[in-house]
Amino acid sequence: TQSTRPQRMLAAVQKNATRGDPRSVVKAIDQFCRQKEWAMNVGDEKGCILDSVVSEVNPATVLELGTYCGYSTVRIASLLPPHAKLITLEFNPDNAVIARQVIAWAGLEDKIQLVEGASGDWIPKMKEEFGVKTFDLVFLDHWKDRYLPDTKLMEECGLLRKGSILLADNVICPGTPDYLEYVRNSPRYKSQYFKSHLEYTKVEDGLEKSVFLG
Ligand SMILES: C[S@@+](CC[C@H](N)C(=O)[O-])C[C@H]1O[C@@H](n2cnc3c(N)ncnc32)[C@H](O)[C@@H]1O
Ligand SMILES: O=C(c1ccccc1)c1ccc(O)c(O)c1[N+](=O)[O-]
Ligand SMILES: [Mg+2]
Repeated sequence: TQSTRPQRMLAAVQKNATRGDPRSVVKAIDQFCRQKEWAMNVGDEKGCILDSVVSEVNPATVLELGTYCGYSTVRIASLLPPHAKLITLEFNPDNAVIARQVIAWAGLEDKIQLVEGASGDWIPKMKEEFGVKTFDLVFLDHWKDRYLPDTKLMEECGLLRKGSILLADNVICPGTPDYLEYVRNSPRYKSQYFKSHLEYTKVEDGLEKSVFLG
C-alpha cells in the first residue's frame, strides 16, 4: 500500500538523523522537504526566527497548536531550559503517530507532551488536566481560521499572563487576516511582524509576535 508523506518524512529522519540529536532531526526534515517533497513544517528560514524568539523568552511553559510531524515541536523543545514543558496539540491521529516517533528519535519525550485532540476542546481543560497555570509562549500553527477563536479562548480561560508571547506562523501565506487585525489593533497586545518566506519557497510569509499586556 502507498505510504503517506509523513511516513516518508519519518523514514528520512530514521535514515539520516542521529538518535538523541534534535538538530540532526531538524536538518534531516529540512533536507527531505527541500530535496524530495514540500511539507508544511515551519521550515528552516522561519525556524531561525522561531529559535530566536524561544531563546529570548526562555519559556518554562510552551503551548504549540498544530504538531503535524513534530518538526517545530523538536525545534522548540531542543532550546528549552531543564524542567521546561511543551504541550503540543494535534487532532489528526495519523500525524500524531508520526510525530511521537520523530520526538522519540530526537530524544525529547521528557520535555514534550503530545495531546491528541482539537485545540477548542483541550484549551479549556489545560489547567485541570495538565496543571498548567499560564503559558509563557504559544506557537500558533494549526488551521488558520482557528488562530483568532483559540486566542480569545486562551484569554477567557486565563491561560495568558502579562508578558505571555503569541508567535503565529503563516500570517501572510496562507494568511490569517482576522487574527492579524485583532492582535494588531487590540489594546491588549503589542505586535511585531517578522518578514520571511513560506517554508522551502520564495513566496512571502512571516511570523507575528504578539505580547499579551494583561
Ligand atoms: C501546519 S501543520 C503544523 C506544523 C508544525 N507546527 C511544524 O512546523 O512542524 C498544522 C497541523 O495542525 C493540525 N490541526 C489543525 N487544526 C487543529 C486543531 N484545531 N486542533 C489540533 N490540531 C489541529 C493539523 O492536523 C496539522 O497536522
Ligand atoms: O494551510 C496550509 C496549506 C494549504 C494548502 C496546501 C498545503 C498547506 C499551510 C501552509 C503552510 C503552513 O506553514 C501551514 O501551517 C499550513 N497549514 O495547513 O496550517
Ligand atoms: Mg505553518
